[in-house]
Amino acid sequence: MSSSNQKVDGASLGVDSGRAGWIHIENLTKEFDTQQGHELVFEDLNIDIEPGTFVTLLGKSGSGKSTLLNIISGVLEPTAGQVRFEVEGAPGDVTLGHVFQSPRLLPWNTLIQNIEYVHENNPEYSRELAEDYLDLVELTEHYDKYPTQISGGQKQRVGIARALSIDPEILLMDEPFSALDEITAEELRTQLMNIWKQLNKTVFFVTHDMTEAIELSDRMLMLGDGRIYADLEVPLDRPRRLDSDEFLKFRQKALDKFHSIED
Ligand SMILES: Nc1ncnc2c1ncn2[C@@H]1O[C@H](COP(=O)(O)OP(=O)(O)OP(=O)(O)O)[C@@H](O)[C@H]1O
Repeated sequence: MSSSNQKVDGASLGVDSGRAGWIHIENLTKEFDTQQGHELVFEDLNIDIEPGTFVTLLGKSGSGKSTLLNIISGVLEPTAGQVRFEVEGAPGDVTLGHVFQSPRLLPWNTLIQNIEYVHENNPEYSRELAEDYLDLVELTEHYDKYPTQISGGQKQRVGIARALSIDPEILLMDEPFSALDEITAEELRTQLMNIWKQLNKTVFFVTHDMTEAIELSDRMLMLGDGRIYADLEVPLDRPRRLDSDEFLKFRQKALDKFHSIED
């Protein structure tokens, strides 16, 4: 897979508004009621995420990353506080795109049909628009294949294309590359960076992989002990070389921070 894409850029994607969204997390608290009583996951989180930024959320297992993502996406209700969105540049409702760990493609549909499926209530949606998004993730040769005929990395690219095809101002990504082998995951990270540079999107990306977080993000949030205990800007130019001195030095600093709270 090459890392550049000449055929489609943000400006030529017919449905792409070029707008990004704010995420305002305000006084957010979540507790679950369990048989053992109330379990507090986090308390009074306050985070503002600027339009067009790439933010990663890190935390140890059980720290509440999925819970926070699920509240942002509206799947879970908070116990207190709220998440507000704002669209940059023009008023209107925000659209959220989701990329999951597993792309959840419909096996009886071709790749094009998997994109068209999410637009079935829009009579103006055309095959050409769906093709644009498969072109964006470099699946031009594979429009009419079925999910069983493509690799795991290609399936996840369809998942990304499908999420982008609804023209979201905010893209929520839940460990999207963690089930892939490292070489494929690295290809997809490079491709995601290229797409993110072409399209103006706010990305909120959950990962447990520090190297991935530093490679991709502008800002890293670390969740643990019921709070955001670290909020680090990544001070590295892009593209980032994982073996550069600056990268390795910053990684060590971030790892020290990551391990600075008790389990
Ligand atoms: N529906 C639920 N009912 C009760 N407790 C829950 C529920 N969902 C999550 N929890 C608890 O909330 C805490 C945070 O879970 P969450 O899945 O958000 O963590 P995580 O950081 O995403 O973990 P991982 O990295 O392992 O996926 C855990 O202690 C978990 O047991």
